[in-house]
Amino acid sequence: MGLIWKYIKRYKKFLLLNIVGSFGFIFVELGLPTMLARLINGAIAGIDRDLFINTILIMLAFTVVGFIGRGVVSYATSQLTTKMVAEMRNDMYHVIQTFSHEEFDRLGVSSLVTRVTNDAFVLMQFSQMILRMGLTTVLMMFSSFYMIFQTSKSLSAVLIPAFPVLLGAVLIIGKKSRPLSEAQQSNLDNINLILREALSGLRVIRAFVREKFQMKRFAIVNEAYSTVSKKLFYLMAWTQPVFSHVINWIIIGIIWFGASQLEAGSLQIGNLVAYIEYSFHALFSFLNFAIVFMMYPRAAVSASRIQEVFDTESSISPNEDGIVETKTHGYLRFENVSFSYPGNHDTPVIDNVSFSAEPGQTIAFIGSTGSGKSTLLQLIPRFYDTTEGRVLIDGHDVREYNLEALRQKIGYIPQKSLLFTGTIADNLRYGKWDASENELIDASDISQAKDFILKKSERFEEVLSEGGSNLSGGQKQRLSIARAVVRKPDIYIFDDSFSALDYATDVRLRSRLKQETGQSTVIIVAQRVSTILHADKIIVLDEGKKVAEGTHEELLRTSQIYYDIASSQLREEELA
Ligand SMILES: Nc1ncnc2c1ncn2[C@@H]1O[C@H](COP(=O)(O)OP(=O)(O)OP(=O)(O)O)[C@@H](O)[C@H]1O
Repeated sequence: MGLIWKYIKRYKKFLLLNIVGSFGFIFVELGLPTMLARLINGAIAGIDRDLFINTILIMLAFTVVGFIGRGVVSYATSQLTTKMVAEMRNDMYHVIQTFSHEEFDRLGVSSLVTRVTNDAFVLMQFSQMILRMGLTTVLMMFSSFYMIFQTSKSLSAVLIPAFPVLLGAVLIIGKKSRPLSEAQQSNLDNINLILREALSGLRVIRAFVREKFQMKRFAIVNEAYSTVSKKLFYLMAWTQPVFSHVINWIIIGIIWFGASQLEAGSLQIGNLVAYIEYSFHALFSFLNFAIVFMMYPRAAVSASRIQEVFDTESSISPNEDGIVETKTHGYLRFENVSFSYPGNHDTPVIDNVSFSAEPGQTIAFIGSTGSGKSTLLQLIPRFYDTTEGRVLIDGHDVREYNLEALRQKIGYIPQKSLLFTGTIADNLRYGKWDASENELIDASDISQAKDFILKKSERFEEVLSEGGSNLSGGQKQRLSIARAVVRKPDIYIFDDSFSALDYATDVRLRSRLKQETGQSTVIIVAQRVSTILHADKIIVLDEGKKVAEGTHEELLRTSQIYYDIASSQLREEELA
């Protein structure tokens, strides 16, 4: 619960308000029975009119103070818990943003979503319970015990033995509910995972008529969640009636023994009434304490899942004090680079690759699918770090750079175009947040996106739906190219980013890009040989190894793999 306390203590003002309100409330709740006893023993029994009116007035004042105390507790609690969870979510978002792909692979995107949404919500509910009931409950319990002993020690012999029994029951329930809570949260992760997959892959599911299969997958994880939840809720649901039942038995016992003491004249009727009130308070405070205690394992599970996010250090350090400025711009070198994905150290995906590129040059990578082309590109902006060897930009190892400054040098166009909810202009400004309208027009003109943007009714202010789903594949690709162009980076990385374009657009776009990227370094991965034909250098990858390097003409003569790829795509005369 250190996590909750860490956040709660940031709001000392509201915490103090909560404590003051709780004290006020307790004072009133226990003051009222005392006044009641005075009323019954003195005012009603002795028909003392003045005492009667005074006591009634004091009781009214107590009621008002109690009402204000409750109000203050509720206000402070709502303020504190909502602010605390909002801040916790922001902090988690901030930490998650620093994760490298390795941490995303390990924790899982769906699980991260559940942690930020549901787990944080569980902590908010639990903190509300603690702040609303926790303090008042403990204060009430101790104060009630004090009043109980003050009023009648002999009657307490009936009450006290019940507490160890109740406490034992609470501990057993708490122990049983922890594994159920853990299973419940991990089943919720699974629901999220299946749902995300099903919704994002809706078209494929429909095209292959796999709705029933997906429905079954969903039903299985949903059933697993509800089975565990049922067990947990049964456990919780039985607690309250059983406790209330035990409490009623105790009260009946108190009345039984109290009546005989009344008869013997050793107890006054008003004191017996107050005693029963105090006992109710003590027992129900204990019941509330039990409820908070039983919620604890669930909250502890959520807290540990959130804490795991905070404790996860990104394997890619942001290196805030790293290099920001360089003398040159766009020099790229791979020195004996090898890379294996985390957990797969025996099988390098990139195996001892070296090459260099200079400003103004276009370097292209080609190779069969799975040969490691995209992986190699991801080492440049440090989505992953090399396992062996170095990647150098402008003479410095990429790990020496301030991560933000390093990525500012790069315009990355991913294989799968990714756009965000918002306008076209918003999306382009991901490349350069303060880009002027003219810069956006220029970039979209170069990337051959201007024409279709201008045909939209709102032009650059046209709103894109989630993932840009209201655009065609080629339009999305052109926008993601424009987003990189607007940045005017030192190094462009095109990861098979022309695949969705028709031949004519591809040619126009590359010719405009050639003018634009004049002094930048361009790294291209392409499946189409025609896209990389004029590259200054083409590197052929095979199973992560560099097997050939040269111009198109040179490779046609020296590399069988390249010749095979080229001959499957080009006409005879182009191969000559
Ligand atoms: N996140 C990952 N974790 C583990 N292995 C991965 C991961 N991403 C890719 N791989 C593996 O690395 C190898 C190279 O993949 P990569 O995507 O770099 O190939 P590629 O040459 O770009 O292929 P394509 O032309 O099909 O895009 C493949 O065997 C792939 O299964």
